[in-house]
Amino acid sequence: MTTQQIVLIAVAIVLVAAIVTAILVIRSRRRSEESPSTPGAPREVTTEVAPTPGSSGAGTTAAPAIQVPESVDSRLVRLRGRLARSGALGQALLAVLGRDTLDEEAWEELEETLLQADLGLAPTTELLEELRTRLRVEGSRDPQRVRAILRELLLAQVDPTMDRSLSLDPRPLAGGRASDAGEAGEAGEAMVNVPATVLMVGVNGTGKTTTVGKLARLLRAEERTVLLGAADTFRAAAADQLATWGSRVGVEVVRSEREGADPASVAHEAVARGGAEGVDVVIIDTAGRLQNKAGLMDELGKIVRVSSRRAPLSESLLVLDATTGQNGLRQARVFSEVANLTGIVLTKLDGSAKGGIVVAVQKELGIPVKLVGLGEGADDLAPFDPEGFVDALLGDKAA
Ligand SMILES: Nc1nc2c(ncn2[C@@H]2O[C@H](COP(=O)(O)OP(=O)(O)OP(=O)(O)O)[C@@H](O)[C@H]2O)c(=O)[nH]1
Repeated sequence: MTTQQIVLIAVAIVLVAAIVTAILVIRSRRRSEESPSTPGAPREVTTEVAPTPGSSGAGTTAAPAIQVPESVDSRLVRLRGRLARSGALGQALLAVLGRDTLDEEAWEELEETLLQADLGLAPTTELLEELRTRLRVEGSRDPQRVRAILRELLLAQVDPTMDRSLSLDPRPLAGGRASDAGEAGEAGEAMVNVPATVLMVGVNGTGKTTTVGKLARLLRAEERTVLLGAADTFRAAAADQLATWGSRVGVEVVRSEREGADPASVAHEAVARGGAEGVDVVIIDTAGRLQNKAGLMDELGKIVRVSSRRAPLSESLLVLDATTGQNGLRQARVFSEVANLTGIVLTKLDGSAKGGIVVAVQKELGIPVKLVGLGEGADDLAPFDPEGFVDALLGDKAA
């Protein structure tokens, strides 16, 4: 055997040994990976996502449970109690009217009480004139009778004849067919409907986003399908806030990933997607804006135009904070010029002694209060009920 052959055999032996060793190492590694960990022994790999509060299983972020919103009837009964502070108005009026003599000083006191409750000067004067006449004609100061007259006059001011229903039926596409508006379908197909579209407008902090969330719940309680549009693109938190509201009742939100994006394009996208998905109602939240900022009001005008391109808006609701009093009226006037308002949502009426603003704002704009916010709770929004409201103003025990 030559030296060369001996070297070759040695190299071959080393190679075979190396290959066998490698195979043994790999096998033993695989076995140790495949073997289940001993019960009770610490695991090498922990779950990547920590369970979030409220989630059910370890390692997964559970979707929030879908809640069942409170029915309209039930919330009306529950929320009447929230108007209790408004009852101070009725009690103050009835206390003066219960005096033996009603001199000029007494009538001035009545006037002041009504003005302090934000009823407004013209409605106050009108109501007191009628009250004087009625008391003189009837010639009776029986407390039950006086209360009944006052109730009648206050109710007339609140105006129970106004249509306060929300217009939420699907709208026919303006002058065209599905294909005209880029909807799914071919030319010549039957007309399609556009979802009812509700726009929420108002100055900063009045409760627009909260009201959009509460309204979505109210509509879900009536088993309507809803899509939300986060056209408040200045504040990313507003879209997150909406997403939270929506997720609780299984409602999706159309939003822009870019802060400061064009809110009109978000509104357009929401209406288009609502149409394509066949939802019943699209609700669009807008950023709070001051009525004296021309640029922002122009931007609102564009949102209105874009949202009503396929069909006029079903509802354009001004969200007013009941506690801001007469100042709210000035805002209301300008918004009504830009946004073709169809109704008012009066928020924060819970605990407010300024219930007269309902009358003042309706007279100012000639449009009805349709919804009232009576607390920060998810179901603390109710359709406005004039009779229940006046009973609450008078401190009616049943209210
Ligand atoms: N007490 C009470 N608080 C309310 C009511 N509605 C809204 N709020 C509160 O008002 C505050 C402002 O509400 P938002 O919904 O953020 O107001 P917004 O109008 O969307 O605010 P911007 O987007 O900044 O203009 C929040 O703390 C709400 O909980 C209500 O009816 N009663």
